[in-house]
Amino acid sequence: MHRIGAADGFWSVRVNRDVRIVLHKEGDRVLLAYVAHHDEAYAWAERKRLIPHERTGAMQFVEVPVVAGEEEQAEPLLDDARSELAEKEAASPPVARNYPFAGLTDDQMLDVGVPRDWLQPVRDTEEAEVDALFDKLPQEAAEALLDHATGGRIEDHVAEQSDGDPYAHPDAQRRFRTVDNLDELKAALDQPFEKWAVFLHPVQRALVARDWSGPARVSGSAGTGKTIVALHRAAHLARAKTAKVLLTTFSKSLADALSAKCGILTESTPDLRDRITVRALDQAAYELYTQAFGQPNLATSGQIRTAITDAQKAGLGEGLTAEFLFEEWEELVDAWNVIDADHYAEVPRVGRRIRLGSRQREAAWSVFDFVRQRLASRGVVTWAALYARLADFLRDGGAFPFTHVVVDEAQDLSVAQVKFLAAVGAGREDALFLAGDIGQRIFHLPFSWARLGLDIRGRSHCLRVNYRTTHQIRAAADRLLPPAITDMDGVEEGRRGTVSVFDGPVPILCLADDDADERREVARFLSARLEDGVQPGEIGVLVRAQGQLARARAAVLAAGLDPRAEDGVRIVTMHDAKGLEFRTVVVMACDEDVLPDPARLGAIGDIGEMEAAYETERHLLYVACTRARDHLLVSGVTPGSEFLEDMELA
Ligand SMILES: Nc1ncnc2c1ncn2[C@@H]1O[C@H](COP(=O)(O)OP(=O)(O)OP(=O)(O)O)[C@@H](O)[C@H]1O
Repeated sequence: MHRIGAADGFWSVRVNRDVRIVLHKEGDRVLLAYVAHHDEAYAWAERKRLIPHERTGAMQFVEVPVVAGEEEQAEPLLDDARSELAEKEAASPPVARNYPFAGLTDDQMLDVGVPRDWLQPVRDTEEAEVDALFDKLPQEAAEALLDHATGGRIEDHVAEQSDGDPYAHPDAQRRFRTVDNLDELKAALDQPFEKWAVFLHPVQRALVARDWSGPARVSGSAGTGKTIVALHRAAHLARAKTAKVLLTTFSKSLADALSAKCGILTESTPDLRDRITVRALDQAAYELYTQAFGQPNLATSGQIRTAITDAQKAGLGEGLTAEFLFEEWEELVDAWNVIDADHYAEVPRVGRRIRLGSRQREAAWSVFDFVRQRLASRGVVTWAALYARLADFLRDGGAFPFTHVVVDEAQDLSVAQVKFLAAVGAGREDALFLAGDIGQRIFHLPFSWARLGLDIRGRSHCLRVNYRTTHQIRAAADRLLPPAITDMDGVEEGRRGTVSVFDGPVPILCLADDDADERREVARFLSARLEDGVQPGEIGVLVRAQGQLARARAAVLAAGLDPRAEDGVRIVTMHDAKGLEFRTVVVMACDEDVLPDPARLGAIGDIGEMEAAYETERHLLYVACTRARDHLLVSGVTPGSEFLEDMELA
């Protein structure tokens, strides 16, 4: 161990010829502060101090700012050169400079954790230098300043002030973990890297640990850590010995991914893991139904379509298309469990703005009645009917095997699922916690949760720090959506003010002359990323639908990779990309006649519904682009999807 020159309290520990660990020692407290190659480790420590912030009380590494003139001393300019430069500067026309923080007071900055030494350097920072500034400041201060610079309110970021243990402050907990004894240290070192990789943001931590007075929802745009919060929430709830937590989401593949992450999070606490059940919601409901009523015989959509055509053949539903009737059944009649003609006349037609006249309604209802009778005579139930029966069962006091339910990707829950969850949460304050982003709703038309009895109003919180995606990719993807989206219950999810924690290259748009040209361009892009050191398994190529998968495979092949390799490039549809993340993403085949999907829009005869479908297609592109961490290429054949223009890509 060597004391590091002028740096107060820092020591260097030699690992091998090249690598050094930087420790900070103070009394009997030892802090493992940094690991790097020799010179970099020394340079890091020489400019750092470890001190609690004077106002917030959070322990911080504070970089010593470069004082004016210091840089010049390092590379002194000759007097002649200096005066020449001064002359040139005087001759050139003045450039309007923008100092985004010039108007901030000391108090405003101290409140959000800006170290005192940095108050003036922050004010003196020009807009173009802002990114470099953030690398030097503690994260809480950088986030607050960035929000201010992009139109947000710095007051929204005022940090907790505490004079207790500076390492216990929520902002300090983003970067430090206190270990009290050797056993704990050993246990921590045995943890996989992924577990170390997540230190919760204070806002995330507060959401995880809070006692709620009813169903609660955490929202936030893609990559803001909603899944992480859901996972930690499940683990937090499972600490109680009597808890039985259902951690769930809408699809089997997402549930499998959650299960793997939950395994990592609870690896050292197997008793917590035992108290958490991870299941797709359909599967959990199926099991519950089987227990309560015996195994259900589920109707397929083929059976429904056949019943509709048979009804039409029997002369019912005059003037209405089979496609309209099927969608009406799926989105409305079955979803809302409409059982008679009166109920049908009253049910809210959100997203389906075709106003049916009374004769048309009667004609439609005769078909649905036919379908219902057919299903009943065959002893089959639809998913919606299964959920509805379970909801009634719970409302009537039926036993539910879980004390808490945590739902991820809640924006894609169906009407029937929400109704069921409302019954789960009814009368039990802390039973339901949901995570989701309505900007990523891709499977259903919007509807009101409150109307179904699931009321999260006043208990909805939005995360605003993006950990997945670079500023550049996030900003481009955000342009696809409005700055705020309000759900059907009037709860607004603001997307403005979200900040990314790192930078990267601007995303690229490639509009090719034809398929072959696109393939070549995508292959070239992929080859360049591979040369940069990106592994094939870190790349995702995403397309709108099954029909474009072949184009994606061909491009991957052209880049010299095996499109079918198990641990190779993932080639999936945008729908299947939900919940995934990759270092490099290519969103391919964004052609004019692919996105929005003309087959989907063609089946719609009504303006209102068309708008909702357009919105969903937009969401798909947003979901696809926000799977990228570092690099994004969006490609298609010219003129390209109409949505691409909104992204304003180069
Ligand atoms: N506090 C944090 N510190 C560091 N990394 C974090 C933190 N919270 C989340 N992450 C990381 O950010 C990435 C995105 O997190 P997560 O998948 O939970 O976001 P999400 O909001 O659910 O995204 P999406 O809406 O796209 O599904 C993950 O790699 C996760 O590990």
